[in-house]
Amino acid sequence: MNILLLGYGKMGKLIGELGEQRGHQIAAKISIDNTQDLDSLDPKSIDVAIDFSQPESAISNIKWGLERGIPVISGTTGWLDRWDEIVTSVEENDGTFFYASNFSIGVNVLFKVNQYLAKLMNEVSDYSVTVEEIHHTAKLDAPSGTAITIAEGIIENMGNLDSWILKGDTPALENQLPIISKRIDPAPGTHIISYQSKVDDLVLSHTAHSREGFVKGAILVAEWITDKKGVLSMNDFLSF
Ligand SMILES: NC(=O)C1=CN([C@@H]2O[C@H](COP(=O)(O)OP(=O)(O)OC[C@H]3O[C@@H](n4cnc5c(N)ncnc54)[C@H](OP(=O)(O)O)[C@@H]3O)[C@@H](O)[C@H]2O)C=CC1
Ligand SMILES: O=C(O)C1=N[C@H](C(=O)O)C[C@H](O)C1
Repeated sequence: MNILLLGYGKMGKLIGELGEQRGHQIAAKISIDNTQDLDSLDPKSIDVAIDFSQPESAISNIKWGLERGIPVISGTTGWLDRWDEIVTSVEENDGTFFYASNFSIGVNVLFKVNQYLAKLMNEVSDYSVTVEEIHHTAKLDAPSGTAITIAEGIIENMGNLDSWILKGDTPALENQLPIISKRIDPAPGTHIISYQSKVDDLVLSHTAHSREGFVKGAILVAEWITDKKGVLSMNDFLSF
């Protein structure tokens, strides 16, 4: 496969390395310094574009691919307030778009267990719930995209919560789920869901030991997606 890397930072570089190890070619490596190189590419020669860039650049990267008939996979976080624009672009271009806030298989299992646990905890009283995420200090967005997905999985299953709040100076209201964001090097990504009562704590967590799980997940999705259409997610890929 011929892969276009939109974003060539920590993730883009590792995806390029693993992609080549698996016999794929890298059509181009686009970072903030060489976005103009996109103009010289022949879209027909690109099988898939993988976007791990930055919140401000993800939208234009994704649209660039969709408008040229290239399937686009994005793992960039922090831009989902503009999700509808991308869905419209997929529809207008009869395109293919895959998004995951986290490409690690382990985290996607955690997402499912998190939803089930929230459903059970909704039936019992006296527990308060918090989500904590720990990442390296170069991370631009907070809370992490993964923490937001976890929070949404809790909120949709717990009757007493209707939104999340990034824990800071403003205390959480009763209907708000607090998310604690910590930035500590070199943490590749830790997510902790804690239910606490006076008598006990119930904790669910996932710790990435490196970026390998995210990278492998993104490459496997790239190999899977070429004959698919529409807006797709890890639920489609894993058949969950
Ligand atoms: N879904 C998942 O599983 C995961 C998601 N992520 C997310 O992926 C994103 C990237 O993470 P990471 O690689 O660690 O970040 P980095 O900061 O290491 O890399 C981001 C890259 O994007 C480039 N970039 C900036 N603007 C543009 C643009 N207009 N077009 C193309 N590229 C651009 C930067 O270029 P330059 O180097 O020139 O500044 C840089 O190379 C983040 O949003 C992060 O949260 C990360 C890990 C896993
Ligand atoms: O920026 C990162 O590094 C990561 N970002 C994703 C997120 O925001 O959830 C996924 C992973 O945790 C690493």
